[in-house]
Amino acid sequence: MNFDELITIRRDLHRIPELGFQEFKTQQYLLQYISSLPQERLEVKKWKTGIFVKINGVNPKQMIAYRADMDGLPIEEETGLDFRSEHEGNMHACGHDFHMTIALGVLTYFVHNPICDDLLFIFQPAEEGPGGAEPMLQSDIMKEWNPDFIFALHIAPELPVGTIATKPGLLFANTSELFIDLKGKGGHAAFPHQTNDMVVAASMLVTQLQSIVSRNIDPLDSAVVTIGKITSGTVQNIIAERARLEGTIRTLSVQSMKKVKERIEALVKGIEAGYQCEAMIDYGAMYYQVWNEEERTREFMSFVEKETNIIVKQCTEQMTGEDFGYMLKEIPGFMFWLGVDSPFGLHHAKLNPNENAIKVAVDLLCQYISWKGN
Ligand SMILES: CC(=O)N[C@@H](CCC[C@H](N)C(=O)O)C(=O)O
Repeated sequence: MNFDELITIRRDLHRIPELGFQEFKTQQYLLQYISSLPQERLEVKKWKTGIFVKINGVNPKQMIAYRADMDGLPIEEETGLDFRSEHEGNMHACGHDFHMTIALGVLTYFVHNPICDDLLFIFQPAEEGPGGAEPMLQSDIMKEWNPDFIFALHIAPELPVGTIATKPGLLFANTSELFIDLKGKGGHAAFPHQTNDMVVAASMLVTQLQSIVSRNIDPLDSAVVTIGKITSGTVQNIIAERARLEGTIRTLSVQSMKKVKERIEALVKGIEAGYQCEAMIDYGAMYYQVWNEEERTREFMSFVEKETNIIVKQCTEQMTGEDFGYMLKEIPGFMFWLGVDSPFGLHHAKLNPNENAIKVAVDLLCQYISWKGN
């Protein structure tokens, strides 16, 4: 497979971003490509909108798994690229088009150059939510194939092409989504005393939530409470009966997640009492931290340093979340950042990763897997 073909694939995938568990076109596209490869060593199984692809090794002693996530985000793309999203309101703004393309490039290489060990490629839906890794891990297919070792990458816009970064131990935070619905009493804007205004209650709650990290969490144990979306009201002269806050919680430790949630619940109770309203909290999808197994991570970092021209950096942990953490909880392995050099970061409408990073990643992974699996 040549690099131009991979670029075409990446652009095709970039045009059709789909949200979690709706990756129908994406799945179809991947299946079509995989069916064009020589089939002798391949076993392909669909799982919801995801796919498992096994390449049978020549003399297997273990199974090495590689995971790529598939879903896009509900963001209106603003890159102005020729191959920008054709799905209005959705965009591959977290690099999953890169992740899938790289997986296809590596898969293609090993179909033509089989190694001793079995390889398992996992195309996983719904990483951005509600989370595909945990149910995929519990699937009969995963239980049957039961890989011995697993790894994955994530694009890093802030790193130059030709650079990767990772670390042994904690890499990504524990996360929980957060949805809070408030219900008060609406009415005419001119008669506020006859209402319980949920715009005011929601605004107060957003402000109070900011005190959790600054006042309830040990400063040496980081946490984040972000409200990314507020919806409320209908027109400018009606007092809103309802408001909805949508956000996310991130913590480095499992204990702090519990603490943050206790504080949110206490503050929400206070808002209910103070603004005479009803509140409902829903924590949505929760992701377990990404914990890189120490030995394999160090071995990988030293392999990259000694055997390739790629610069490998030891990074610090980040407050990003990844449901790949569930896979790493059960199967030893690691995740690393791949430099893609974009001035706009992850989840930005102008994210435009440098496509040269695809070749860097495919070459690296082919080299590393050949070394591990022979
Ligand atoms: C790498 C990355 O950006 N991952 C997402 C995962 C989102 C998890 C969930 N939907 C949440 O918002 O908590 C991230 O936002 O870190």
